[in-house]
Amino acid sequence: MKIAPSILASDFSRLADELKDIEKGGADYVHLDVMDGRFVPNLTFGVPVIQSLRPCTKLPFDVHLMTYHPEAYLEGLEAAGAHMVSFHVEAVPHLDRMIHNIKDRGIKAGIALNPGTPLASIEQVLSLLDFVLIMSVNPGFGGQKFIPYTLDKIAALSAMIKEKGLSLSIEVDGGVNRDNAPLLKKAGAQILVAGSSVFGKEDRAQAIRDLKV
Ligand SMILES: O=C(CO)[C@@H](O)[C@H](O)COP(=O)(O)O
Ligand SMILES: [Fe+2]
Repeated sequence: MKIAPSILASDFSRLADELKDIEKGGADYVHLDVMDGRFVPNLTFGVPVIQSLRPCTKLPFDVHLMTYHPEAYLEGLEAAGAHMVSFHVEAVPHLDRMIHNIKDRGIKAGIALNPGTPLASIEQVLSLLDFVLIMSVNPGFGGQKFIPYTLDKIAALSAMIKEKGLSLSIEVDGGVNRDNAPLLKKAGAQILVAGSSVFGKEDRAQAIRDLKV
């Protein structure tokens, strides 16, 4: 299991130190939640902050775009050395074009799905994707409660991927903790995003170990 701590739950006044702490603690990626205050009812940070964080850690950047017009961020994210970028299927009418736009820049492409959005919305483009991000809370805020029915969705996606003979990864985001991590693994998740369950703990290394089921 790979762990991607979300800096949304970190101390924004000490971002460089927070990144060093999770790198030392065994994180696999840094999850960066970009919110535009329109697609979701919250506003976080954009490309300039992500670019300024790049020299602070060796960890690969996993950028989750909760925005309309996510294509507008790609040039800056490419310059910031983003490793993987996900955008929301609910925000983009041209999935095929957007996936190629990401991959042509040498960035791994993922689509994020809100809890209520069916898997059928991405079935046609599944073979083009490097990963799918299943939201297990409604996007916009950290610290929310995990929505249990998303476990079935993860299992169904995992079966769909196998049936099609594909090898993309399943990432899960929202309310992930040490209690549901084993269930998420069993359902087929390979990357767990964790905000409060890592940054909310004093000992980040232990928190990351607890999630590495
Ligand atoms: O994308 C989002 C929220 O919209 C997440 O990445 C959160 O930042 C996860 O935080 P926790 O639910 O783990 O506290
Ligand atoms: Fe996220």
